[in-house]
Amino acid sequence: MGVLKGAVMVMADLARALHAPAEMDWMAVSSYGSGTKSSGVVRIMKDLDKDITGRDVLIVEDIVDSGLTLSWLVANLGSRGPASVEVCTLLRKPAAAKVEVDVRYVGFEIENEFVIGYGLDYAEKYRNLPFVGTLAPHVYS
Ligand SMILES: O=P(O)(O)OC[C@H]1O[C@H](OP(=O)(O)OP(=O)(O)O)[C@H](O)[C@@H]1O
Ligand code: HPA
Repeated sequence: MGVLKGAVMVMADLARALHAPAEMDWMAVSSYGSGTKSSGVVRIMKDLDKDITGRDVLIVEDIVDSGLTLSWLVANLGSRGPASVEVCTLLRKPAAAKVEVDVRYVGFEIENEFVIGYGLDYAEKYRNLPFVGTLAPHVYS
């Protein structure tokens, strides 16, 4: 299951490398709006189309930052009666964690900086960059 929009690239890469039988579904949740800090309030913009009762669910995320989105999501999906819920993420910021969440598969652990590109946005910009980078600070002199 992918969490739009940031996870689109990760999901596409994963799908190409995955040879076990799997079904994919998409859920869009948002807690960042146009800023660089989680509001802490997670909104479902699009729910799953499929019933996950009795299914083994793998949540595919682009980034785990404060962990607030994921901890909410794991609880939300867990309440729907799946056989299991595991998480995989391309990026994780251990120093930014506000809540601890079990993440089974982590691509890269990164510094506590706001990153963009490869599906990740700042105010909906930069998702199309073919790499992950940091926002350059403005320098006033
Ligand atoms: O660990 P957290 O601090 O909760 O942050 C992680 C979440 O933030 C991003 O989503 P965002 O709300 O920016 O929505 P987006 O996918 O539309 O970019 C990202 O895709 C994760 O779902
Ligand atoms: O560092 C980040 N970049 C983009 N989106 C995000 N959502 C949580 N953390 C980030």
